Amino acid sequence: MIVRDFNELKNTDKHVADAQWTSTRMLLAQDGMGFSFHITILEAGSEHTFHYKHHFESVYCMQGKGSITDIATGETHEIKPGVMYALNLHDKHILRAEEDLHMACCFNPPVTGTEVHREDGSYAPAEEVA
Ligand SMILES: CC(=O)NCC[C@H](N)C(=O)O
Repeated sequence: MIVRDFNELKNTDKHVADAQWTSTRMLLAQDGMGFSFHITILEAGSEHTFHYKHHFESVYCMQGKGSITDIATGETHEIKPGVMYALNLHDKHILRAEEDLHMACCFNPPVTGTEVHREDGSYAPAEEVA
């Protein structure tokens, strides 16, 4: 069994900070679960374009307020506590935080923790990262 405390991981290398978001990786590829599990906080007022071409991702909003736009359809959906979105089509999207957004995220395949967003908004496919 794996038991981890978000409040302890926040002070380790499992906690990463990027442009106006932070993420604490509760589970990574090396944990062998077949998915990774992240707590991501997106700063109020920030906007992010992501395109996880090589991963499926589902995201659950625990706290905050914002919106997500599906770039392919132009549709925008409200994000608030209780709302989940799943990028089942590897959907390119824009995420906007009106308030700090606290999100619980799962990636399949799992990320290793070394990925950085590439210019196209993606993370490298699993076979390209150690
Ligand atoms: C909200 C969202 O898409 N989070 C993705 C995870 C985060 N970028 C990370 O790398 O941990």
